[in-house]
Amino acid sequence: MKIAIIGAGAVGLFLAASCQKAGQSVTVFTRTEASASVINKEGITLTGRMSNITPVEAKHELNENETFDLVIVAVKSYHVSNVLKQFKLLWQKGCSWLFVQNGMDHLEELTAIPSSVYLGVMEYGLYKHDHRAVVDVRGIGQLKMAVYRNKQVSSSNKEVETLFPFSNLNVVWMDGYQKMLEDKLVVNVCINPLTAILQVKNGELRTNPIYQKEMHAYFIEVMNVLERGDMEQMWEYVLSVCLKTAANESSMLVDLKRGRKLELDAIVGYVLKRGHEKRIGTPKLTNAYEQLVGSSV
Ligand SMILES: NC(=O)C1=CN([C@@H]2O[C@H](COP(=O)(O)OP(=O)(O)OC[C@H]3O[C@@H](n4cnc5c(N)ncnc54)[C@H](OP(=O)(O)O)[C@@H]3O)[C@@H](O)[C@H]2O)C=CC1
Ligand SMILES: CC(C)(CO)C(=O)C(=O)O
Repeated sequence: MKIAIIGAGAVGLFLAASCQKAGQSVTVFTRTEASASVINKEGITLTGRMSNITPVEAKHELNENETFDLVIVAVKSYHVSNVLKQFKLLWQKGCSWLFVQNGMDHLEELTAIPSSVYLGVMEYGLYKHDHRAVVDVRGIGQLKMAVYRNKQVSSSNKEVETLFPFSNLNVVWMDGYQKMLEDKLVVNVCINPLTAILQVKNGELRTNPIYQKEMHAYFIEVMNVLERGDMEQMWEYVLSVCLKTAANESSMLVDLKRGRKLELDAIVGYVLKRGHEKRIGTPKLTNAYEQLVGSSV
């Protein structure tokens, strides 16, 4: 199976190494020539909870005649729109697409793709070292997957599963994408902005009672806006992700430290917008948004 992975960040490199190790033919598309050359020279190194070096092909540009069975888009949500334009050549070639972004903002962009589209949520804690193709696997959770739109003859999950070479990851197929993404949104609203504001690892939100109380206040607001009743179950879920990714710095904290744009609109901004439409107050999240928006480039 030929797989294109767009984005050589923490998630893209991790998935590229995992697919290549599972015996697939992987090409990683990078934003710069320099990143492609590092991967071609050094391969992808996983450290921490997984440890291996995998040779993977990387390119900076798509060749007109190339085609793939599966295209995995592993860029930040605010880059999805650009990537879709840049890789439009692949739209009509019948490739299946998998998007693994946090947040809910990118969904509208996906309606234009004429072939099958799948969504994934990563509950792994992954940290990419700057300027190197090295990813520290700091937390192992699940990779949840769901069908967004299926153009295959059958949409049975069993058949769809065979499309994805992730036998070495903990993949769980979900019945619907909406709840899957919303559940992850709750997790990211609780973990990402607070770890960025406090500059702490995910695990500290669980072990420090003062931080946990603050996180619970964020949790109540997002659950109210999403009109979710499964409070106990979801709070357990949030705490379980804090535990599984305890040693990780959230992607928002990493971006903040590196002076990169934060995925603030896709995560907190989305909840503020829904809250505003429904006239449901979100004072804590509004305050978090305002604190962080100033630090976002
Ligand atoms: N890291 C984690 O632990 C987790 C992350 N996620 C989510 O996964 C998604 C990806 O996150 P993550 O891997 O951490 O992000 P990173 O910022 O580490 O990686 C994104 C990569 O995409 C590249 N990119 C941007 N635009 C293009 C383009 N047009 N063509 C090719 N490459 C491009 C960037 O290049 P450049 O660096 O050159 O700008 C960067 O290397 C996010 O939505 C995140 O929220 C979900 C769960 C866990
Ligand atoms: C799962 C978690 C919270 C891991 O840090 C994440 O999604 C992120 O950092 O964006």
